Amino acid sequence: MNLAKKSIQSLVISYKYAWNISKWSLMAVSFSRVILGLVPLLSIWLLENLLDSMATSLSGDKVFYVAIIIYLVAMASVTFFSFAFNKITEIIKKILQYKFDLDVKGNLLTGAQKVPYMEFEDSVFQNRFIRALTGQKSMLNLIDSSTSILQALISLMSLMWYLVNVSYLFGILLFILVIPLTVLDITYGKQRFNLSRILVEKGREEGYYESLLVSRESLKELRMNNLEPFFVDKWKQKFQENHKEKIKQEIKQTKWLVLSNIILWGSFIGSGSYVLFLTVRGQLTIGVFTAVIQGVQKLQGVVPSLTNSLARYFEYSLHVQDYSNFIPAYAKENGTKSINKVESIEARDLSFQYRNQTIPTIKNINFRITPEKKIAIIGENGAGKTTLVKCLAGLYETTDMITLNDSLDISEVVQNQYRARLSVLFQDFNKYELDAASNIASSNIEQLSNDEKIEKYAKCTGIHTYLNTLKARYSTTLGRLFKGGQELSGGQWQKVAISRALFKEGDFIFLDEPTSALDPESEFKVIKNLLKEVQDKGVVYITHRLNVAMLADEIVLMGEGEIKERGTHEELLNLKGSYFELYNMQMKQMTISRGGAFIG
Ligand SMILES: Nc1ncnc2c1ncn2[C@@H]1O[C@H](COP(=O)(O)OP(=O)(O)OP(=O)(O)O)[C@@H](O)[C@H]1O
Repeated sequence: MNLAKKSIQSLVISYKYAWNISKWSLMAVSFSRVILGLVPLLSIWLLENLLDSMATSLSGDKVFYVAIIIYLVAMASVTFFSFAFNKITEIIKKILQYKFDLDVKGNLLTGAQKVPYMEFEDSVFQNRFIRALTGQKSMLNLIDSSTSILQALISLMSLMWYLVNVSYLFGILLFILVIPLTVLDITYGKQRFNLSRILVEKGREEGYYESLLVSRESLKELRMNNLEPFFVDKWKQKFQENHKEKIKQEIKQTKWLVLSNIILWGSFIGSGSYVLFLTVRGQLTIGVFTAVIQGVQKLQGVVPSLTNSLARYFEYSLHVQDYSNFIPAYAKENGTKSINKVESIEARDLSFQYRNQTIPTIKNINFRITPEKKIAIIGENGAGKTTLVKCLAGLYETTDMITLNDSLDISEVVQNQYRARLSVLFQDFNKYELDAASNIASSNIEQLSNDEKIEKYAKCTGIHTYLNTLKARYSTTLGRLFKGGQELSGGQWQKVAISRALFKEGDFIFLDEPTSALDPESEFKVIKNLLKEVQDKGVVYITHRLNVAMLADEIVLMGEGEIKERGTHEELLNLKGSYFELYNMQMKQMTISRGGAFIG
């Protein structure tokens, strides 16, 4: 599709949006632009009449006081009203901008909920997302540039009408001015757009280094390893790369702008000499002479403003395309089949490969979970345990490989409903800088004020005892970001997160290394309590500690993306395979570290 067609499409999208958001603001901006477009003609016409009245008064016996005063007042009024119109337009634009940001950005963020989670792990998607967020601003900019074009066109046409009435040669002048400037500005507009696309990625890298240097989570490790200078250098390098490109382009653009201004300068000298010649020959009055000089001067401002607005118009229309294509390109249709209770989840020959990987991360997984069944997944780092849980939780695309309730394919069901029936705790769970009660209840916000239930699950993980000692108990803000916040230890945060997963009371519970930060005794107690508490639910938990895995009905040992061994603790020991070796190794370590005691 060519640029002009694309730009019209973008313009229609933007105007429709603006019309729905605030039609009065849109009409007010357009109206004031039309009025402002007529100001240059009105000014030079008033000037011509003022000077001619003066000249007639000076050369004759009668002084036209009334006419002179009217023209003077009218000129001052034009200046005042154009100032007022400009200011009012600016305010209306600010109001529109606020409404746009709220509505359009809100729609983008809401639309992003339809984008599969998998896309958010992709850097190409991340770049496009950021570009779409800036594209959202471009909608109003596009409207602004289109109304500026309207204003400049009205000024240009009306001034030209006046000048061509004086001499048709001014028509040729216009042609010489407008064509090269328009081509130059549009070319640079396109280049600016392309550069902005490239800079988004570099900007993200720059932002990443900056965030490492300012976030308290990352700073402590940086400081301990004296890494701050290293990352400051990396940030500087990206910052410079980013800004050098921008400056290079500015310089290139300025060179052409200087050239175009030389053309403008030449045109002014040429037309000035020409009207002087006509005036000396008595063909023009002093009023017309001055008005023409003023008119050409105004034209010199109007032409670049028109060509610049045209270039911006095309540039913004490309950004709007980026924005408006973004959600449709990534959004996925939700399933339509209702699921109000999950009774079984079954993986059949489940394989999954990340986009940037060359081989599947998990393969040929056959796995069935039903309520009441407790499964522990163990295995070396990178074996694919987390990936398996994410697939079962519906975060990755696994059409035809996972069946729910023995009859529904996972892709067919309404995703929100499925997710609502699962309680999931990830390794990198969120630590909300909210009060303790909200931290626990945020898995089911409808029950945010169910204090009894909050306390029940806090007791289950043992965090209740600690929260009870705090001054404001469950109302204490956790974390250190806000004033009065109470920071927790890693293990305490984990207990809060487990309480949150339990609070949801989903049909199935997935826990990815839920107790990795707890001391062995607490870990054993928490998992034992948890399994007792959720006897009627299906539970899958990932762990590296075998005494905790042993609490499950079935232990699944994963390696290289596959299930290597599975069964009860005794069955696996009898196999005398990898589990047997792992068990003996951990037993030996525990015996040494705990003087022979084994918790369990
Ligand atoms: N988002 C991702 N994109 C690409 N590859 C990924 C992604 N997440 C994980 N992987 C890769 O998939 C493999 C399995 O990772 P996974 O997190 O499932 O392992 P795990 O068994 O849970 O490991 P651990 O015990 O260390 O948590 C790893 O090689 C990892 O690099």
